[in-house]
Amino acid sequence: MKIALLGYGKMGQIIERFALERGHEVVLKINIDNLEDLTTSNLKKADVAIDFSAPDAAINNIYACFDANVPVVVGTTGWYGQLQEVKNECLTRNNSLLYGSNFSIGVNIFFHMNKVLAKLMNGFPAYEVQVEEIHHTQKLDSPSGTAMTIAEDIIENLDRKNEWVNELVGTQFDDVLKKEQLLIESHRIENIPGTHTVVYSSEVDEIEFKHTAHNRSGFALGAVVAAEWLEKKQGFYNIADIFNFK
Ligand SMILES: NC(=O)C1=CN([C@@H]2O[C@H](COP(=O)(O)OP(=O)(O)OC[C@H]3O[C@@H](n4cnc5c(N)ncnc54)[C@H](OP(=O)(O)O)[C@@H]3O)[C@@H](O)[C@H]2O)C=CC1
Ligand SMILES: O=C(O)C1=N[C@H](C(=O)O)C[C@H](O)C1
Repeated sequence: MKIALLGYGKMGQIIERFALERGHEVVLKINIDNLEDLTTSNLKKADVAIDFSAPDAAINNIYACFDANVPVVVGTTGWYGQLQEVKNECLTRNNSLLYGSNFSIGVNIFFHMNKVLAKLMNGFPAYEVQVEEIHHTQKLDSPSGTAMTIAEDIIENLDRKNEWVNELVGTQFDDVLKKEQLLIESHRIENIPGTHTVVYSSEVDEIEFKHTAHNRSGFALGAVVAAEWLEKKQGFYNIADIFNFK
């Protein structure tokens, strides 16, 4: 498979390593300093594109792939406010896109179990729930895309919560939480690849459900596997469509 890498930073470089190991070829690498190479004719040389760029770059990169009719896997987070618009465009134009806030197997197992746990906790109203995420200090978006997925899955399954709010620890936070609001607490600490915890806490005890990424390899391998899965498909997909846990 010929791959275009849109974004060649921390993730793009590890994705390249896994892609080569799995017998693929990287035919295009786009970064901030060669954006002029992001042309339809260059993209058409690829069977699939993988975008791990920046929140304010993802939409433009996605539409460039649609123009070239190249399937695109999007790992970049921080653009989900425009998800519906991108989905409509993808389906209207018969393009292919797969996105995911987290491509690691471990986190996708975590996503599934988080929904099961949230449903169970409907029967235990004494527990308050909170989501915490910790990432490296270069991270541009807050909360993390993964924390947003976790929070939205809790809201869908736990009747006593109906919206999330985010506190980036170390910045001003004056909100008084309403009982139906779910707090996502974001921490930025040097060199942390990504840690997510759901905490259910009562007066008498606490349940912690936690995923810790030891490095970025799980995200990168997952992105290459997602590209292999998407290559010959048409439509708008989420990483959950690959795992399809019941
Ligand atoms: N879904 C998942 O599993 C995961 C998602 N991510 C997400 O992936 C994204 C990238 O993460 P990461 O690699 O750590 O970030 P980096 O900052 O290390 O890399 C991003 C790269 O994209 C480049 N870039 C900036 N603008 C553009 C553009 N318009 N077109 C192409 N490239 C561009 C940057 O260039 P320059 O350095 O010159 O600014 C940089 O090299 C983030 O949104 C992050 O949240 C990360 C890990 C896992
Ligand atoms: O920016 C990162 O590094 C990561 N971003 C993703 C997110 O926002 O959830 C996934 C992972 O946690 C690493």
